[in-house]
Amino acid sequence: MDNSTTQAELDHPNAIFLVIKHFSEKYGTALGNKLDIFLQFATLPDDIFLSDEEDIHTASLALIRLQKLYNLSVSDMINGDYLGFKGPSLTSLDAFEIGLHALEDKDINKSLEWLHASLATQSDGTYSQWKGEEKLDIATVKAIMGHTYLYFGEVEEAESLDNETKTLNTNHSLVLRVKNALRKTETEEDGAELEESSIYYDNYTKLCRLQSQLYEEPPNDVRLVCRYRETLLPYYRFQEELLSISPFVSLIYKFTTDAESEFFKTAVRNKLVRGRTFKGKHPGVVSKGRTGHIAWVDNEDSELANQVAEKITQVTGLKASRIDYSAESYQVVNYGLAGHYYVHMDAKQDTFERILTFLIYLSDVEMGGNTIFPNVGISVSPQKNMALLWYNYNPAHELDILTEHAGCPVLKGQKWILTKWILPGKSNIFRRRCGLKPNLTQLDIEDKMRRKYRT
Ligand SMILES: O=C(O)CCC(=O)C(=O)O
Ligand SMILES: [Fe+2]
Repeated sequence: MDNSTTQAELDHPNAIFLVIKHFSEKYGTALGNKLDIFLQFATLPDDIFLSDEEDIHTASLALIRLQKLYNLSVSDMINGDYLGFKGPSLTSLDAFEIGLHALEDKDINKSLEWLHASLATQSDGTYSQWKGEEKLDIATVKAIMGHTYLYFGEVEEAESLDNETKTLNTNHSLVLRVKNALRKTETEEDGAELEESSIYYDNYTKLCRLQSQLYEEPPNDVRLVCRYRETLLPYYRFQEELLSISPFVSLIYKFTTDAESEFFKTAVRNKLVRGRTFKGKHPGVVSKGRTGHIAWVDNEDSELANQVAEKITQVTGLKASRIDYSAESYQVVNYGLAGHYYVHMDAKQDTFERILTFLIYLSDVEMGGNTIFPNVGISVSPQKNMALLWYNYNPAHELDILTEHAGCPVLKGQKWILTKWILPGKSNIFRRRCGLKPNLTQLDIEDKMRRKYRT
């Protein structure tokens, strides 16, 4: 890749895949700081961040995630056409490699699609050298496909490939690798992606594909309006879009300034590590269901960080500091190639912890990357400096399972978010009114509190 490559091209999923592939071939999967050195020479936009932990396996699976979610055809992807977002094309060897990684991930359908496409796009009957190992040829690719069909119980398909090649028993190292991968049993994983056959998957993909639309259907509740949200200070107010009454979900436009948003991205540049999901007492695991890179920032780290926490307090009436346990530190997340966070809840059933999620978008995302609430039919397209907030519990302190949400895979551009989780702490529990009547919503409580501010 030379310096004349345009920024748009470097932003493209294929370009990112090719950079990662290039570096994992040269330096193995532990890239160390080699990628950083490369990036100093390449004219990458400031916002693009490639992690040194990203490897060819995750990059291959990332492309497949985009393929499934946005319903892309393999041939369009090979030609570098992602819903009209054009970039570098892939070779038949790249397609083979993606198919191989899909196979190791037990994604048999997608694997066969890529392996077939690989065969269809190679022209002269030979593949180039396979990473210094044995030579890769058409017969080996067909043998791999044959074993895959056999695993799948498609004996006829396997036999027809074998009749063509008589190579099903080849000892090529890649065939052995595939046989091994197919033999391995699945390990259970927290936050794993849903089965594509699941009834929830359709709803998920539909919401993720919505571009810059807030609702699946126009709201029929007259309370869902755009309004001014008053704060603890007189005349200090924000434009707020109410997206759902119960659970309470709303958007606040222009919540942060550019300087505030940029501060958080710069502050974490050398601190980002691969996000993990936690299950019970087990240590965090790197999960396919969550692929962002995260870092933490404290209010005390900078005047700007403190200022934003103050604003959160102004808007919510709740304290937002780690010192008095009224909030967690800020979490900054950068989603890389096809980065996403699969459907989950921020709070738990048996404890009363993250009362409110206050999420701030630190970047626009050109395509994909929506935050969606599958149970409520909300899909929010990220907009720099905009905040999205919701209460995870109802006023009776019961976990609201309708707050399940997800961050959709990013198709174009970089997605940065900043999250402040508000906790009961020592004082928030008393700041927030309970409301004496049953069936009150968080909106009712908010309105009660706001009336109090005015008096
Ligand atoms: O990235 C998003 O849009 C959602 C992130 C999220 O749900 C989380 O970090 O808990
Ligand atoms: Fe979340």
